Amino acid sequence: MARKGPPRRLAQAKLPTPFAVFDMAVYQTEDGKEHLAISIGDLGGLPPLVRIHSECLTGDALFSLRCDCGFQLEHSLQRIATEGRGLVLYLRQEGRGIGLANKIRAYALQDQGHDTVEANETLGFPADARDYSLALDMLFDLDLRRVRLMTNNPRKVDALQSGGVEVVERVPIVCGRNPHNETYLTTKADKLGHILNPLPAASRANSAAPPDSPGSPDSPDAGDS
Ligand SMILES: Nc1nc2c(ncn2[C@@H]2O[C@H](COP(=O)(O)OP(=O)(O)OP(=O)(O)O)[C@@H](O)[C@H]2O)c(=O)[nH]1
Ligand SMILES: [Zn+2]
Repeated sequence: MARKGPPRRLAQAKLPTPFAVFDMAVYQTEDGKEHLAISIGDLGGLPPLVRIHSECLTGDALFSLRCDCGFQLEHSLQRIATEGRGLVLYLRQEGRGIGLANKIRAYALQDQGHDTVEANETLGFPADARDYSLALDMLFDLDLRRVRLMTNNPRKVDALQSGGVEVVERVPIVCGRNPHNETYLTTKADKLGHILNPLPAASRANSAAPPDSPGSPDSPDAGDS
């Protein structure tokens, strides 16, 4: 992705939601894209809950059941509201970084039988074209160096840890499974390494995480569904 320089914080205001009143701040990158930091409470002190959410117009705004994005976004805001403290970074990396039109092209290929990874590759893209350096820049801007990351994706954990933000806990966010996204979720687990079936804490120590995942920051509590 062509992104130079750190993002600039442009504007901030309150964001009232059904769950709580959040603070939102807009960051702009040099490519002109606008990203959001949505937070509540004082983020200093103990590591807060953080969700790094990649834009999914169809799931986040249009109730699509093809994926789990909208459910995860709602769950994150709800859980952060319940804790009274935390942050959602809403990154404009639509379609795992390939953009909306290409994601819809990938959906069309999936309707013909390709899985989500094959569809990206058939279009000439990597399976996942996202770049988390932007998330790191935003976390640094917010003075956050230690977080409890809400994700099922070990690559996100790796990206933060190798960029200098410690993930003290990976909090599973397993929700929204339905007949329309069953195959998609299975592919994410099989080919992209997502951890979608948290085991009971006692038996999880050496299992669910794929070989390249850090494993240790897993949350002791299982994800909900
Ligand atoms: N290219 C492509 N992008 C997709 C597809 N389905 C969802 N997305 C995008 O995938 C991104 C979300 O990524 P996911 O793999 O669902 O989840 P994640 O962010 O890696 O991991 P979690 O933190 O566990 O949610 C969003 O940008 C969606 O627009 C698809 O079939 N093809
Ligand atoms: Zn989605």
